[in-house]
Amino acid sequence: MISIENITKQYQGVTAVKDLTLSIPSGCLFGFIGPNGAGKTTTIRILAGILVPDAGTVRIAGIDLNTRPEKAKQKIGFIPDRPYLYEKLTGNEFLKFCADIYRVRPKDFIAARDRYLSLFAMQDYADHLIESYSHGMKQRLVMASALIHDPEIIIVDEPMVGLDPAAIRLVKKLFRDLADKGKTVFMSTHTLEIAESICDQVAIIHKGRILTHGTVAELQARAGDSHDRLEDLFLDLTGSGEVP
Ligand SMILES: Nc1ncnc2c1ncn2[C@@H]1O[C@H](COP(=O)(O)OP(=O)(O)OP(=O)(O)O)[C@@H](O)[C@H]1O
Repeated sequence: MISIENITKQYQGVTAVKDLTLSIPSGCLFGFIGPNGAGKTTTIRILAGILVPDAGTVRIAGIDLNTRPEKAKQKIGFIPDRPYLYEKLTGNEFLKFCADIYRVRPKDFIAARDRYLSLFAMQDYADHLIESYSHGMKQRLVMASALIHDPEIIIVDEPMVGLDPAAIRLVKKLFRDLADKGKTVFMSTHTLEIAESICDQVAIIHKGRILTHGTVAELQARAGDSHDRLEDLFLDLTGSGEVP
């Protein structure tokens, strides 16, 4: 479970996130959507413990991220939009490095590594240097590394960017399966069709504030007959569909 209470973040006078409150239960695949500059990455970086909010509290599985950051981060698997990889390591070495940070036991590491290398069809490349990987392979390695310690909470920023259709299908199924196993998945996305097809709950953020939050069906019902697709509702609420 993720509990966000009244978080606010400013950058040099620009308010990126304003008094944001959300509660995401265990077993929920949560879609966080909003136009460019809405505050999605800022929120995600706060949830991952990379940015400290100016005000407000984040609890990860009941643990205060501010007062007990190490304990809270142990429960998080973070997949950033622009990951940093050590290109001179092999895929295997990078996974081991990440597992060691989280103090994963050797037996558990081998089982998780083999599971994710197989799931992401990377066995043949595991001993190659990361610098030789394609963009999609790097993305898949980052996902494997974020899941290697079997986190309770998965925080993902724009996971589908740059993936081919087969990989997108795989990742959609992976996140759905993780939520079905009781994990909490917090995912930002620009792809409304993905939010619509796999998310249990969706929130739309605009100018740092939550405009609406609920299941896709609830949002559509609230918005009335003309909004039979999430895209219509999104464009209407954020004003992005207006033709100047
Ligand atoms: N490091 C920073 N310094 C100054 N302003 C920033 C910084 N990071 C973000 N901002 C500003 O904060 C606001 C929210 O940005 P953020 O990156 O959180 O939005 P986003 O919803 O993730 O956008 P996108 O979909 O374009 O990635 C924007 O106005 C952005 O210009």
